[in-house]
Amino acid sequence: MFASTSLLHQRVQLQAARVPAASRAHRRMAIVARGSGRFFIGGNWKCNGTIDMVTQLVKDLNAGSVPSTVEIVVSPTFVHLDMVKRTLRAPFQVAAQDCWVSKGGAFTGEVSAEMLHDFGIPWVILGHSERRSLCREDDELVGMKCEYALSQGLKVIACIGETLEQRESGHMWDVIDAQLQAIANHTTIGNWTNMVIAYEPVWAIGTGVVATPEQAQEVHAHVRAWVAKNVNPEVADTLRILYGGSVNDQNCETLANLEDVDGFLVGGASLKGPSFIKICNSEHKHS
Ligand SMILES: O=C[C@H](O)COP(=O)(O)O
Repeated sequence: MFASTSLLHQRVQLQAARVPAASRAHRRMAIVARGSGRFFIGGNWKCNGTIDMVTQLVKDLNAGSVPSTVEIVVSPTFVHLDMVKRTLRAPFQVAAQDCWVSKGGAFTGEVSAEMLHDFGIPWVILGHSERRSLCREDDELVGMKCEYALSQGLKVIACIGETLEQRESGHMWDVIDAQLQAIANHTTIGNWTNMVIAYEPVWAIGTGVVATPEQAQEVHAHVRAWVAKNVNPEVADTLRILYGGSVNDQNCETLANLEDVDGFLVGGASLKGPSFIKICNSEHKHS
């Protein structure tokens, strides 16, 4: 089900109007020209999985048919990461769900970016709202993590998003802008091609309440306009902005068709092979 429609935020419209946006088709051609998939699907398995369950999930994914134009990255727990990397076929890639903020050393329980790189793990999710809220990761720490992971050759899925309280109290844009600013402060212009931004409204994560197409498009357009204004217009044109929050095989096609939605970060539905494969095919139907 979709959440109730909100009014479009005037500031977003004004900002978006000021920045000449490339059309979706043009943007996607530019993304493909630089060698990336034009649409991006992430599967965040969170703290789930037994050996048997992960083995079956990998089997289901390997049996699925996915378009070559879509970049697909699944993110198992650290203990399952190497097993999944070794058994999952191309084009599926893998991501870690987090990493340490600097070079490894005396940091009990942590896994460093250089270790992930050494294991051939190409991607890492950083700043997920569960880490922000449960592990008290603030904007600055997330920015620093992005900087270090990128410096070690990892590609980053950087997560942003507001809570329901922040949205309803009118602080949503300040929250999102601060999250983006912290990431931008720690990222060189050249490194933005190694990063995707995942917009995940906290109130939509794991709740079954997905953002309406209007809500998702509104924030995605805002993020692109913010990056165009505060980072670089070319970076904004080819930045892949993912939506996350209760995406499933029923609502994915509507969301995939939105102008500024360049993919998804999927939680619960990524644990079901056939559903996830359907989501991987959601954009293809519109091309
Ligand atoms: O990283 C994924 C998001 O937290 C979304 O999770 P969900 O699809 O279970 O709502």
